[in-house]
Amino acid sequence: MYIVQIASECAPVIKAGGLGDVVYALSRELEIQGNTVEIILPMYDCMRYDHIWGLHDAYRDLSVPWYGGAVHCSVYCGWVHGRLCFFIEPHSQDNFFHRGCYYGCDDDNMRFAFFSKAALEFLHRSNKRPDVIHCHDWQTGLVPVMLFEIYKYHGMEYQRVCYTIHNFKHQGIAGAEILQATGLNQEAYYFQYERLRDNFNPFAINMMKGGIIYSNHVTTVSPHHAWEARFTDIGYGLGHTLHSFQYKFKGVLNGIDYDVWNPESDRYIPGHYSKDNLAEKALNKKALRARLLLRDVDKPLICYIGRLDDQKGVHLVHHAIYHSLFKDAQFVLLGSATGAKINAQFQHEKRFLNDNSDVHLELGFNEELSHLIYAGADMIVVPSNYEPCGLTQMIGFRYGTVPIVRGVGGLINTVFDRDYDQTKSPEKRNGYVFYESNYQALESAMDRAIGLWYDYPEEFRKLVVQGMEYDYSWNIPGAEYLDIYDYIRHKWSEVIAA
Ligand SMILES: Nc1ncnc2c1ncn2[C@@H]1O[C@H](COP(=O)(O)OP(=O)(O)O[C@H]2O[C@H](CO)[C@@H](O)[C@H](O)[C@H]2O)[C@@H](O)[C@H]1O
Repeated sequence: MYIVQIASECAPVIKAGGLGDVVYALSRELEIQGNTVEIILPMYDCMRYDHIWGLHDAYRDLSVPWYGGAVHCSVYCGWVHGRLCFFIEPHSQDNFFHRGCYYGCDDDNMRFAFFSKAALEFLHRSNKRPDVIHCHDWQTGLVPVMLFEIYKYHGMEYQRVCYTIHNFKHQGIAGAEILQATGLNQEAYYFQYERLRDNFNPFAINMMKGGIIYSNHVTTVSPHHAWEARFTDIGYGLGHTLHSFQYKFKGVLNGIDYDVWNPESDRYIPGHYSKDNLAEKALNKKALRARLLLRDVDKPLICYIGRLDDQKGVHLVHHAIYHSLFKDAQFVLLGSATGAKINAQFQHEKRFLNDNSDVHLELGFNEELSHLIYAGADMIVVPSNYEPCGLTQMIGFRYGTVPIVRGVGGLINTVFDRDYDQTKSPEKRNGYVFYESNYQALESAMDRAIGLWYDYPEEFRKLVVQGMEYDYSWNIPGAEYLDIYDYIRHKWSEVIAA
């Protein structure tokens, strides 16, 4: 099968969070399972060019219709750790992707509406006719809309779309100008409730809603989150839409790339180990402490790795730092704040804790350091308010780092409490789970984990191994996506918005 992924991130060349991991790793798995995959991305000025091999011109004069005129683009092509990627660079005064950041600009809606249009125009002009286009999150929600409403009439009537939602919070809610810019026009038509009109703001269109309605199949990134999105406020207003289209919506649990995240061969860690021989994990703990100037003492080391965003339960992340110190554990945080307020709060905390040799806060994005932390820590906390899937607990399992998580979204599908889980036998349990979003709940889970580490080290080691025995690779989810692609190619020929 020939699959094209259209996305705003692909690790490690463009990675702000988990979306980048998924786009890369799913593509790799689909190729391993015998398919051809290409990835279309924006050409950001700040992406990691050192991860692209053989970058060259692929299509010089791509003219993308825009606001009744056209924007001239160049398309480059190169390999990102074996994946064939196309990068679209527009040449216009808007400088859409020359902003020194991936997201966070006032005109993000316009930037990614343009990218979606340019990606389709590129497929159309270069005569690429994938069997399936797989697009991701609000940034590419207009891809199926434009495919069905415009490009279908230009020789792209056989392409099918799978649309994956990684985060319902950001939906691309925009004004009518997006319709004019992209050439969709016809305000009265698109502002119908059955089409793009936002479910709560009658004067806005919602790109994610468009993605849901016009795609042949919609997924989110874990079965439990699929349920939450439909039946709780975690759908951020799209619950009714998902409910109406439930026959084409499901949750597919993400995996992680077992090649990138492999403690037996990871080039960013000094000690290589496996579940059968854990000895060298201690070397990584030592190296991590040395690198971050922490005391080398007999204490458990707890970490947090992730975006610092309301989604991630920052008040609990903050509390976890102080509770670890109180319980005689060390703490390492690696986080990039998505807002100025949270950034200022953690900068303050970092200064306050600067002289404490049991804690280190690293604010910013650092892929290499993240590997050493996963390998060196004993436990990882994931106290999210909501978590569509969560990759950090899965990477934790892979590196023998026991997760302490809040029981929401994909965390429920992957972490099974050592003491209380009713669904798994004791030898299949792998971490600690708490449910309420308050300090007491977090503390009770952390206390159980830290207590086991101190009082029953052999039991703790068993728990580590039980986590490492789980298979959270892309093997199974990759096959599940192939089933979906197969289904929409062969058994499904109409888009519902027809
Ligand atoms: N400061 C930093 N330095 C280095 N590396 C960092 C980092 N901050 C985060 N990372 C890395 O980025 C990834 C984050 O994974 P998450 O599951 O937390 O994704 P995120 O919430 O961004 O995305 C959304 O999409 C993913 C994928 O579908 C879902 O799992 C998730 O629930 C959903 O919120 C991990 O690989 C982590 O190691």
